[in-house]
Amino acid sequence: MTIQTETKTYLNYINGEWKASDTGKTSDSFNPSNSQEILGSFQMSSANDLDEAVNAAKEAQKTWRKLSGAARGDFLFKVAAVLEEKTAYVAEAMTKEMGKTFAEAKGETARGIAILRYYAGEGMRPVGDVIPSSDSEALMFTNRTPLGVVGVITPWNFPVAIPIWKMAPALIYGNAVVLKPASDTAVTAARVVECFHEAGLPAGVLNMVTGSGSVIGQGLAEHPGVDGITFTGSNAVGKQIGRAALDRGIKYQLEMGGKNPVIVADDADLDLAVAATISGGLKSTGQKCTATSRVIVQQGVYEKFREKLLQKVAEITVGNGMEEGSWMGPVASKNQLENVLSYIEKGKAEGAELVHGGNRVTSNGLGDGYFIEPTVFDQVTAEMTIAREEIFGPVLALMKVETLEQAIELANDSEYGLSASIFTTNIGNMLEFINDMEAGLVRVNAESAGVELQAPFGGMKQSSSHSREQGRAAIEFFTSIKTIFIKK
Ligand SMILES: NC(=O)C1=CN([C@@H]2O[C@H](COP(=O)(O)OP(=O)(O)OC[C@H]3O[C@@H](n4cnc5c(N)ncnc54)[C@H](OP(=O)(O)O)[C@@H]3O)[C@@H](O)[C@H]2O)C=CC1
Ligand SMILES: O=C(O)CCC(=O)C(=O)O
Repeated sequence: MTIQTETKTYLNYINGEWKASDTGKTSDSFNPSNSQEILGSFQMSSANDLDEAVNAAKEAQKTWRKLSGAARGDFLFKVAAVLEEKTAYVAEAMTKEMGKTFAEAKGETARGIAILRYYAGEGMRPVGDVIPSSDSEALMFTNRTPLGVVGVITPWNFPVAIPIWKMAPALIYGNAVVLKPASDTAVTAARVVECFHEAGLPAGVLNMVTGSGSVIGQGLAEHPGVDGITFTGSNAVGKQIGRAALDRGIKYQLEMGGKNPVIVADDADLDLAVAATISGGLKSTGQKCTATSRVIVQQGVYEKFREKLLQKVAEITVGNGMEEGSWMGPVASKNQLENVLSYIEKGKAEGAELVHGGNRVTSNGLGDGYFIEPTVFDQVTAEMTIAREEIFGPVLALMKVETLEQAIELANDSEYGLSASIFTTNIGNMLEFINDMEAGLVRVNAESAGVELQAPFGGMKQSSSHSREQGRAAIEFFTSIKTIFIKK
């Protein structure tokens, strides 16, 4: 029996108003902890709805860009205050739509608030350089100009932090935004946008249109009124968006997958390495682009590390993220469930040794949810599918090496290069890893996930389009440099 805990139908947000789509069609948002439970429904929009949003953004941007950075920052401070008040309301939607535990969802919401405040402050920080001109009577300097209308396409795995870390810099630098959130977390996105509305953001500066990726997402990338597009999600879709943006000659930014390694050296603090492998690999049920996936361990500590890891993994409690005792929630959707289970089957078929988990969890009333046991494979080799493809689920692959050089070579043997960690107490090992690791984030004695909002974030190789998000790096994408020369 389907339980409707809330019957609210969430609307698009266009030109400062909540509007139903002209299609008249909606889709339901289901709880992955109990697929019989519907959290709400959202608009399945059309190209007309998108046109309306882009036109509103275009018009609003003309005035928005003329405000001072401080004035735009004031709006972001207000949004942060509203989101802070609504933390439980937003975090509850997140847990009920994509499954991460309520504690993690509240943590992510707090991160969203901190990001808003960081970029609010950015409105007051210096911009540009004065460059000596070869003409002694001239003044030459650079300034930054916004792109115009920015399309923001976001995934379901960080449904608050990712939209905010794209929208907040877009807005502070004077752009208007059209957001297309992931369908799996459209209700959470609507609750975030409510905060911008309540904070009194001028009409049209931020718009949200929900609906299918192929209609609204692709439509946004191809829309003649959109001047830049920022995306986080799968590689396949990212590449399509990149191609559409390139065809139109607009700026694009893609953050995509990872196959992130952790190296455990012979001299590592094993308890620390075990705790970080579990946190980095299994928090959020492994559904982070920065999640630890390959665990590369030097042979001298392999057995000991494996034993300690398995002991701790066995203590993990799987359950509904709204319940206190749950350490790990479900995966986000039926698609995710099927995908992760199929990778587990491939791991077994290709000869990896399943040493923990590997099954769907249906006991203790979890049968209607998409729960999977935390899973550990041993004897994983470089050519196996589970060592090469992004699984995006609670699966760790243990790989044994003799030397640190072999460990780094294996860690680099991936088409991805997002995040990588090493656990070692030897400064030489640390430096070798920092120098030779092909990843946008290299972390020493710390888990592979958990980026800091004030630092650049992005990957090498197939993990990104080689730009960086967050911190001051965001200005590079969301603005263009203008070089100004003034002669008296
Ligand atoms: N790097 C990361 O952080 C993430 C990686 N992934 C990886 O991708 C896999 C699939 O996840 P999934 O949610 O399907 O990721 P997608 O890349 O399909 O979705 C990400 C966003 O793109 C939209 N989208 C989908 N198709 C198109 C399209 N043709 N044109 C433009 N936008 C589109 C989606 O909308 P809609 O939701 O309506 O389909 C969503 O808003 C995961 O298993 C994981 O491996 C997924 C999410 C985040
Ligand atoms: O590790 C993090 O905090 C961020 C992860 C992320 O950006 C992602 O999964 O898309």
